[in-house]
Amino acid sequence: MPTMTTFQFGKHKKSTNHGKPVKITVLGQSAVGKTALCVRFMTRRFIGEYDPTLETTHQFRTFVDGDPGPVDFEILDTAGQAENYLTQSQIKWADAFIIVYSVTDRCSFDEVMRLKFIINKTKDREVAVLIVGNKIDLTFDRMVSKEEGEKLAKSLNCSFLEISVRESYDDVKYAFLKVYHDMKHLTKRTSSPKLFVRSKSSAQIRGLTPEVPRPRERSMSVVHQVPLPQMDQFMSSLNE
Ligand SMILES: Nc1nc2c(ncn2[C@@H]2O[C@H](COP(=O)(O)OP(=O)(O)OP(=O)(O)O)[C@@H](O)[C@H]2O)c(=O)[nH]1
Repeated sequence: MPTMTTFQFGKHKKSTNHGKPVKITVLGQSAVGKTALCVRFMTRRFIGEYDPTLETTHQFRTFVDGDPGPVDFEILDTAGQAENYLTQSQIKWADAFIIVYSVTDRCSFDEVMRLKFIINKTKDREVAVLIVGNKIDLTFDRMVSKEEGEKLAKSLNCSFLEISVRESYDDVKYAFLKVYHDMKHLTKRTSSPKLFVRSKSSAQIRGLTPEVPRPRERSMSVVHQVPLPQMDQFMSSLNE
């Protein structure tokens, strides 16, 4: 049974997005930390154990530096278990996506590519997708390197971060703000043909959004504007 939670802080009655919340679907295999990520963003707390999620929508209002008022988010925490798996409506619903894998679980990393292809097939326009490699605090259990994560994200035309939901609230907040800014940037770009003329460097894009605090020791790539490779081309490039 889908559930809904609401966290609204502050005395501001109106949000910057005028009652049209930013809808983010969080995807990824079971136990990669999707619920931990959502709960950490909304409550700042890391809570160790959760029941496996069926599907939960969180409504959350927070301030984003640079925006005049608070921003309303709606975050869909999806079920990672195969039997409850992804429906097209969960993808159609969203404005932007976070795909989570665990750096300690190669299967969850392999799943990222499949999820991105489902997003591409379902959405009829380019959308902001952030790939998050979680659990970097588990240094000795790491199975997926940062370079592999970066390479995959670049090939799939996505932004990328490695984080530890357990260790850092700042990283978690940054992830949500990053996907929010990517989404705003894409919307601006698609409604302003001039911006297609030259793609911007990551430094320039960061310059456009200097408000997002950028914790140290983090890798990030911006949304790339190259066409998405076909699956077979992509697979062979990974083996190079
Ligand atoms: N060490 C470590 N453990 C984490 C981290 N993030 C989440 N976990 C743990 O990973 C386990 C799974 O976290 P969940 O948030 O329930 O994972 P999920 O992806 O929502 O799982 P489903 O609901 O089954 O789809 C829990 O035991 C968390 O405490 C992290 O950054 N570091």
